[in-house]
Amino acid sequence: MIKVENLSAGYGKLQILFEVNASAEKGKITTIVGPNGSGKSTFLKTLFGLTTIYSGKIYFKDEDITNLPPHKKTQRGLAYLPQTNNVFANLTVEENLKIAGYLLPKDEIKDRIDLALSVFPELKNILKRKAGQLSGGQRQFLAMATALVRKSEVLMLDEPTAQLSPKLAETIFNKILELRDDYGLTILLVEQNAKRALEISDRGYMLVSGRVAYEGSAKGLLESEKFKSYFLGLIEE
Ligand SMILES: Nc1ncnc2c1ncn2[C@@H]1O[C@H](COP(=O)(O)OP(=O)(O)OP(=O)(O)O)[C@@H](O)[C@H]1O
Repeated sequence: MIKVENLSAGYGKLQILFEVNASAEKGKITTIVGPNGSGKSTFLKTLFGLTTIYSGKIYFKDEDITNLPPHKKTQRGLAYLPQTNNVFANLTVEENLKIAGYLLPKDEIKDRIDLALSVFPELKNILKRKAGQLSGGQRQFLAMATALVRKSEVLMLDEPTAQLSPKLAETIFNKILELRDDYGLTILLVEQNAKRALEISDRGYMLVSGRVAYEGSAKGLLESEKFKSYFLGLIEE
């Protein structure tokens, strides 16, 4: 679904990613773990077109999308959900959902919103509330719901459980599983909560200093010496 070849990218002249090769299969959860500052968020931003790409290619469904701007990637079905600013704070929950559907035929928007609300029933009672007033968990639900309304095929989630209680984090992980299993979404996940994220994932990558240090099944990564060292804080950037 997404394939990255020899990707080198960064911010202006500051190179962060070095010759990264990676892929995300359709309908699977691919998780990227690694120490702070290793380039995980930069990787997602690069896929979405928010960094400087020096060399390498990004393919989506076998098409070269390396140089497409973010709005074109959105139109093609990629959704990037950053940790913050992932919804329009000044608009209500309902308005956020409607705007997400603006490219769809009118009669389809309502169906998509109904579907999104069936996956995120937590939003039903707060449709008139401004998104800026939502709790962290509610905002995350809304961001994921807008991707569902938009019919995104790929969800790139940057630390969706950051600053949430363990119970809410678990709810988010279950929603991610539901989006994969019931809606066939392809998920790319960056998580601090590495162990739990890999437990629900199909494939895993470890980035260290902007390079792929491990690639394999999520289970394989969980059981690897590299992961154990990382988990114990032995691998630093
Ligand atoms: N907008 C930016 N401009 C310049 N440098 C940046 C920018 N954003 C991030 N960086 C730098 O890029 C490097 C990688 O950051 P990134 O956020 O991708 O790492 P990460 O693995 O996601 O880390 P964390 O787990 O702490 O979120 C860091 O050294 C960071 O300071």
